[in-house]
Amino acid sequence: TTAAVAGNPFSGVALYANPYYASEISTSAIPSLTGAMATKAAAAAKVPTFVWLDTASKVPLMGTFLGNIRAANKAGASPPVAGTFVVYDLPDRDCAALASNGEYSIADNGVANYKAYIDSIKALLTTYSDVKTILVVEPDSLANLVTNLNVAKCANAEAAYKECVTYAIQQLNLPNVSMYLDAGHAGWLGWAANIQPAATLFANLYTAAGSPAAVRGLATNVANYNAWSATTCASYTQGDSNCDEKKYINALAPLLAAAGFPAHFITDTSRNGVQPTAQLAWGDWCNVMGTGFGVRPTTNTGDALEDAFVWVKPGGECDQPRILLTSTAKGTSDTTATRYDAHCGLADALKPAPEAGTWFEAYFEQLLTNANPSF
Ligand SMILES: O=[N+]([O-])c1ccc(O[C@@H]2O[C@H](CO)[C@@H](O[C@@H]3O[C@H](CO)[C@@H](O[C@@H]4O[C@H](CO)[C@@H](O)[C@H](O)[C@H]4O)[C@H](O)[C@H]3O)[C@H](O)[C@H]2O)cc1
Ligand SMILES: [Mg+2]
Repeated sequence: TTAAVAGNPFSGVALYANPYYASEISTSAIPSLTGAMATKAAAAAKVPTFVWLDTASKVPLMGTFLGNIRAANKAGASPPVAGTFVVYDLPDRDCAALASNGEYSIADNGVANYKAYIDSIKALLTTYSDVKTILVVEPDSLANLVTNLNVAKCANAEAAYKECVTYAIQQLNLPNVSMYLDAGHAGWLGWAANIQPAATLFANLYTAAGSPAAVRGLATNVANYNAWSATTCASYTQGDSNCDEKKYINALAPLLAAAGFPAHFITDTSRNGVQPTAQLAWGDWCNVMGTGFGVRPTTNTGDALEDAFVWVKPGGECDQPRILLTSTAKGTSDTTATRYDAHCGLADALKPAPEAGTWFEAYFEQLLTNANPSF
């Protein structure tokens, strides 16, 4: 075990293994696997992954899990167990993607609905004030405000995103909570043209919100595939000296500090086990072929800025939020689907991909087969 590092919320805790993800594996994967693959799948089910609160209807599940964690800790779990969740329900969510993916829309009372969603999360975190909880806040949201204000949906969502994220970090600023704002990844905000605007956006939002003590820093590479530390920069990173997540956070941290945001970081390693990836372009983000599970969650990062490597994206879930939609949404590779996202039909995307909200078994098996370290 590593010595407790002051302020690192991952020090001295064990992370909760998400039963929702484990049940997906036991019901959707293991029955179709035998021998070594079945054994590997069972092992993957035990790896702690973040629980995505991608609809308000998932919030009660957070209560169940916080109750489980309290019980484990009262039964003497040592080190004590901490919960890990993703806050992910902005109105007009994922604004640069080709299909709207959230349940809330700005035009339809979305900001008020979002605030009620945050209030319901706050109520649980207050009830379970004895349970340490780590939150990733709104994947893709602020990153889209850095690079995609040219997309009408993002421009129209800018004020709402800032209001909602500010509300979230102020309301969830609780003594048992640590928050990491999503900061895209090296291939998104690491570019010379993007990194200072990104630092300015994050720092301004953080300080304007009153520099909430519970905001520990930023989360990177969520639902993406980048190396933490590449031996050589992959060809597809050409032009971006920050070609991996270690370079990205070490370039970003001083810019944030200079603007009043002393940030630490976590990085999603759930799907970065194979380097370089088979991406044909660095911007290809949907169900990329050839990827594998990466380094298991740990605080042994070798970098004082990096609190932990974590599995935020539960590998095997198709690349779009898990919400019930009347029509198929991005993630499906069915070009006839009413809301098909071209990124999921690219040559480097595994096809046929299922529709929104379903388990992608072939993808899970790909990750399992290519896992590095192997199961
Ligand atoms: O050399 N140059 O001169 C030069 C000039 C300009 C350049 O432009 C940069 O090019 C980058 C691509 O290389 C772009 O990065 C991509 O941006 C997309 C959103 O627009 C992201 O997509 C999201 O991905 C999420 C998961 O990560 C999904 O959950 C989410 O649904 C999905 O929407 C991609 O990851 C991310 O890789 C930058 O914006 C862009 O500024 C680059 C070089
Ligand atoms: Mg996404």
